[in-house]
Amino acid sequence: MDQSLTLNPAALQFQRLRRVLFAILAGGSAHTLLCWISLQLDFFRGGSPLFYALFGVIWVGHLGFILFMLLGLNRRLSEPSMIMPLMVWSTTGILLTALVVDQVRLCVMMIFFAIVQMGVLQASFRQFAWLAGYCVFGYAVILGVVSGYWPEVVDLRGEWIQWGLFSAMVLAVILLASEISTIRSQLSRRNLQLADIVERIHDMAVKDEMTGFYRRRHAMELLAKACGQAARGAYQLGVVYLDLDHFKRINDQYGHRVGDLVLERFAEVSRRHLSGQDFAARLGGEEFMLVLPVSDPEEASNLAEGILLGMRSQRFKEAPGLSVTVSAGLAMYHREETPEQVVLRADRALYQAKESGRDKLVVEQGA
Ligand SMILES: Nc1nc2c(ncn2[C@@H]2O[C@H](COP(=O)(O)OP(=O)(O)OP(=O)(O)O)[C@@H](O)[C@H]2O)c(=O)[nH]1
Repeated sequence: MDQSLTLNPAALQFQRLRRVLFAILAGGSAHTLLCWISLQLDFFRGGSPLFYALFGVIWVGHLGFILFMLLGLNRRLSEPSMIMPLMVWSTTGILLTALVVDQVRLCVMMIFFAIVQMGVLQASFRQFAWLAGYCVFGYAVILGVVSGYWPEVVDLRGEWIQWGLFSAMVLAVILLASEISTIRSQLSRRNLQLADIVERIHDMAVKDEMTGFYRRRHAMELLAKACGQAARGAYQLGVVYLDLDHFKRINDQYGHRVGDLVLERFAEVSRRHLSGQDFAARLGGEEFMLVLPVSDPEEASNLAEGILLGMRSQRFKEAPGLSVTVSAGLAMYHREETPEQVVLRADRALYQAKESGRDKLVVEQGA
């Protein structure tokens, strides 16, 4: 799975930094070592002064990339992995040294394949093609410069044959790299689709389709967590049990379709009153539960009253004469009770609301 889909931003940044560090330390060191050996063998035209000046510049550039990432400045870029600038910079580094190591020029240019491998999981075909063109063209320019300024040190025919072979290998490697890159993009797309499907399946498992509220089982799990928080003193917890009044009569009189519309409208009205950590659940046909982390019982009863009031004023164009009321029972969670017990107390309060004429909220007093 494309890890950028699953990692948090800090972990993703750490992973990018690790990749760049590895590429620079491994690739940069191999390049430096190869040229240092050339220097020892007297293959490095310009000798030690040029070697130290050139690698000083190259390593300042490398460390600049690392510092840029350590400071997190790459996050502001459209491509935070900075793979293309890094590959262009590294290619420039080998082109510069290829200018001064006549006997091992091809060896130095071969480092380009390690550079390409660095971007194989990230760069596109267009980027690879651009980089390959830059490298092959740069190599040709170097041969032109060397044969112009130091004709005595080059076997021109041999150098161009090597250049031709190198170019053919670059073409093959670039095609392969872009193929891998295409497969990676397809995998990323599939993973996105898969993540979307998993999310939808999860939603279907825990949420009621009609109202979008949680189903009973998941709601009870969330309630248990909320009770734990309330027991630790994070907040007071109000549990409201609600039931639409005479819902059977609505179905009988206006039909099930209107009954469904009433349920949807109830969800809509409730949602307007819920905020923050509040959540709602559909426990059964026309039975609902609200779980309300609040600072005092009054806040919970005001919220429930608001929903009752909101439902009372609803009108339905599909059933012009219809007026819907809701009964509710509120119980505040006590530290020593279980989630089931507080729900039971809210249910008892609801029963009292029904018994005493409906369309009202009854607040359950005491445990
Ligand atoms: N339209 C519709 N009706 C449903 C749905 N789920 C349950 N019902 C109906 O809801 C009605 C519930 O009726 P009762 O439990 O008798 O309650 P009531 O008529 O609301 O009476 P009180 O609760 O005492 O006010 C039943 O007729 C169920 O068929 C649903 O998803 N859509």
